[in-house]
Amino acid sequence: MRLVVRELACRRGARELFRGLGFTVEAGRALVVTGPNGAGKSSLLRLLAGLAPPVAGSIRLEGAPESDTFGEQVHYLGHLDAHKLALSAADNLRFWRDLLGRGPSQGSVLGVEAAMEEVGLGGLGALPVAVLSAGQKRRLALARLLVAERPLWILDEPTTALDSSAQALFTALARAHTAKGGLLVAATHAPLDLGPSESLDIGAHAARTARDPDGGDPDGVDPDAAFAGEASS
Ligand SMILES: Nc1ncnc2c1ncn2[C@@H]1O[C@H](COP(=O)(O)OP(=O)(O)OP(=O)(O)O)[C@@H](O)[C@H]1O
Repeated sequence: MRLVVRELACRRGARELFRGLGFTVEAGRALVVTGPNGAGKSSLLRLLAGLAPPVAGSIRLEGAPESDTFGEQVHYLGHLDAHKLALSAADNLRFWRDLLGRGPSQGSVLGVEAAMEEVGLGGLGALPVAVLSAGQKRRLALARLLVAERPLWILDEPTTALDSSAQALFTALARAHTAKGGLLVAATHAPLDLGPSESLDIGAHAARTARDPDGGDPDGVDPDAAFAGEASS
């Protein structure tokens, strides 16, 4: 399976954020999206998650089962955790499991209690989410990734509000996901060591295409030229 993005363009309001954006994320690898505030990282992730249509270009998940829609292949965690504050932590997770899961036959998913233990929230399941700390809410959002199996994780600043142990936990979860053939795209301002990965500086890409009004990256042929570099481990 691989995520293939070609000639993607995005406009928010009157402003074009980027165009001519192309990259590929192979199974077992991560793409780390960086760039200054307002560069368009969240906007790109929303396009990849199918939450907004691109102005131009294509987004394909090659090799995915034809029986599943694109949306059924994706876990998306945005800036906001989208918890129901009045419900308990465990009930929130049950909601997401029921919404995102595809039945009891899923291979490596955890149950609600086990997922909460995994993210360090063991014993807090009965608490309303409203009383959880910011970091605990983020941990609960990460637990969503564990209760339903989806090959493509799209994560917007996943380590926001996480302490150092939770950041390490996130890194381990992300690496385990790619190690078993999953794909991951994460926007971040913090360094993330996600194992086999590429990086994309979306601000630099926009600057290049602004200098070259005919569009595309400087060499004009390599759709993967948006990658700012590669760090494998
Ligand atoms: N609904 C909207 N209408 C108009 N402009 C928008 C809308 N949503 C976002 N924008 C603008 O699009 C630009 C890109 O926003 P985006 O959230 O994608 O940036 P970002 O790179 O994720 O930034 P940050 O690092 O601050 O999270 C910003 O200038 C923002 O103000």
